[in-house]
Amino acid sequence: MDPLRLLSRSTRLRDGRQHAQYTTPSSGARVQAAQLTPVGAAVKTSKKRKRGESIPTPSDDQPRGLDFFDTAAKSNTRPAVQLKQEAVQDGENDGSEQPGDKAPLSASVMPTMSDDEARAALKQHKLKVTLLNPTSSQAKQRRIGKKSGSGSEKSEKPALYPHPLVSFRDLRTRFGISSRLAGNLDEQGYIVPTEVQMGALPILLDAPDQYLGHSDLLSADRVSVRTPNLLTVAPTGSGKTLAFMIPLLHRVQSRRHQDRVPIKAVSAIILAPTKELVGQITNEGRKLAQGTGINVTQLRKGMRLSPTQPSKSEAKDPVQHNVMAGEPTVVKADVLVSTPGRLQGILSDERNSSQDMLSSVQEFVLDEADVLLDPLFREQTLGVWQKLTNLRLSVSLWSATMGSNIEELARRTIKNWQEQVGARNAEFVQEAPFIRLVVGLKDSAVPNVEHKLIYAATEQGKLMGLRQLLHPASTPQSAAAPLLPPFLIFTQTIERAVALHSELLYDIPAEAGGIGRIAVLHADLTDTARDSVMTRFRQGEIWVLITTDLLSRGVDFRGINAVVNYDIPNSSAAYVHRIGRTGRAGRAGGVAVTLYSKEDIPYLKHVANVVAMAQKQEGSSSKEASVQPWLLDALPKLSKEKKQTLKKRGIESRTTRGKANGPNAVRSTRISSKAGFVKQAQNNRKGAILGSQRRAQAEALGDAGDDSEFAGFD
Ligand SMILES: Nc1ncnc2c1ncn2[C@@H]1O[C@H](COP(=O)(O)OP(=O)(O)OP(=O)(O)O)[C@@H](O)[C@H]1O
Repeated sequence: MDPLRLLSRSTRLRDGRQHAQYTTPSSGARVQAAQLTPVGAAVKTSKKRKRGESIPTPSDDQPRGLDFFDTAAKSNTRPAVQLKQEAVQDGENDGSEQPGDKAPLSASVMPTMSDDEARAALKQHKLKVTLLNPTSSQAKQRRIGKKSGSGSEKSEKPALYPHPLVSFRDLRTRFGISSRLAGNLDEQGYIVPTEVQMGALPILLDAPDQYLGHSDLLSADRVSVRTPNLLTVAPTGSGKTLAFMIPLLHRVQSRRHQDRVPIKAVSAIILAPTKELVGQITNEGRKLAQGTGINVTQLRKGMRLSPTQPSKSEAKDPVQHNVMAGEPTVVKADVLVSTPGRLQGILSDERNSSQDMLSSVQEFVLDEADVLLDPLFREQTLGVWQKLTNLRLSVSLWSATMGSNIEELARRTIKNWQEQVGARNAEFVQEAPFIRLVVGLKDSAVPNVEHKLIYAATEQGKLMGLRQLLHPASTPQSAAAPLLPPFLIFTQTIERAVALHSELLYDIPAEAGGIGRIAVLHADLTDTARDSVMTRFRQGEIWVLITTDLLSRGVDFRGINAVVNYDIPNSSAAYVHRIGRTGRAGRAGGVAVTLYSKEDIPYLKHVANVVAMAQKQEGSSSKEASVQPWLLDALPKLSKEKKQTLKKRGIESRTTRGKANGPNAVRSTRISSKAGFVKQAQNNRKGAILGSQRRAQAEALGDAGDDSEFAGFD
């Protein structure tokens, strides 16, 4: 098997080989993912199930690794979800029916689940659903229901129990998604929903009274036609993209059919923090939307939303604009995917006309929402949000980590938005439910990754440690046992990524592909160069990719075997996301190595805490654990201010500002394996050459007289 083929996101899951790779996090398989021998037959066969054969429950049918917590495997019991109905036959359809039409009952029988079973299923899969904006009467009812003394803010937020989705086939029967959309899902090889999909899809697709199900929550003011706003926190690689993409496409398609006129305006917007992630989401959307007529577009440089008015810069200098950039492309998109900066830039440029273009937007998705609402992107994200004026707008926020401050900011923004839009419109704007879905343990690392913290003492030691990881000659028993490519290496800054790249450039022997196997990706590269590196990495040409936090979020390379933190991440959330590039979709065998030097020790605790938590979740014995309790106790606790500075700037001595503070910092943070005296000799030689060039130049100009100004030593 060529493990590198798995890198391609477009690799189909259908042939079952990927499914065979999903092993349980609790299986204890501590081999590199690429070493796993695929076992078992394809999960999906083209054979139709016979009438009378029972529909498989998630535990029968589900590739094990998709259960990120795998409680079923641990307890060896059948899950509580027992579907009561008979087989659901594939509703073969010519695509003539409309989205929203349920599949005919003769062809498929809707599986049902009692409320108790739904609760048990949610519990089993560690899905916690909470209503974040209960009406005052609901909150009061909850308080009365609680014992006195427990009436804290938290307990006022009622838990909800939507009926989870146990098979993608139910999407047709239960929610009436179009046969084309269902067919595309099937074509991609998606059969069993992951936990986040199980929980989020019913919330976003069901009628609100279904998930606000129990009577104490169903009051007249809550029964709303509006889709809820949803905040989802689910592990990295757990399939959040599909969880927001399916309902989004379904609703866009339904609206198109209902209106019976082709909508030329944008219908939904997805924001993500990096160009790479935007490209990936667009790609996923397009694959799912194939044949539905829905246009999913990535917003690029030189595009504009409105066809009429010229932008400010064009109006100023139309001739130059046309010569330099040609006519800007007018976006014809139903679903627009963009970074907040790019969209906000266009919106402020086309101030008047863009307003109309966005008036039909009813879905606003923030992927990696905690970053999008972080000060770095906040202004741009909120700027876009404020431009959306459709009364039926529903917002969904997704990430593997979500601070309580971000949740609060989202809650306030939604409330303010509703008030503002309500004030502008004579029509009554009904407050939509704001629901939080948490999958598993909030803000924790995926449990199926092996974590290693390796002490390397100095910068030189780190480089040596990394070389040990690169070269198969090192002893497999050591902590720094070699890693199987492909893998990612994260550094704190672009400068350090570039330096590390040039240091390692010749480390891969020519017979193995040489310098072409190692590459660097950062924000200072051109868009074309970034695209090219991404493609080559996905195709398996590049084995080792050195990068900054640019790639730490959302990007899905399917076969990554390891992640190396050459520099310690700035926060525990950054650690969770970086190492989440491996162990995706429940894949076992991923390794996360963090190299730390003396300088990193004061900042290690946040990483050690996440690792300790992941190990606890996974149930490692203290002998196996890479973070021992004594280490946790010994590491210094970071003050709040230091935490904030670290989050903002990273370790100061590695930044340009830190280096300006003194030559010592420069020396101790330089990424180079050359000895000091070699570097000095090289510098002297460089200086001498430069000096002689200058002298020669001055002589040639004939102005090398004694009265020339002193220009300092070379
Ligand atoms: N139901 C499913 N069955 C099998 N594979 C799935 C399923 N859903 C998603 N995947 C696969 O899981 C991988 C991770 O999905 P995705 O990128 O959506 O994760 P994510 O939760 O957004 O991760 P991150 O938090 O890192 O952004 C993808 O390769 C995707 O194809």
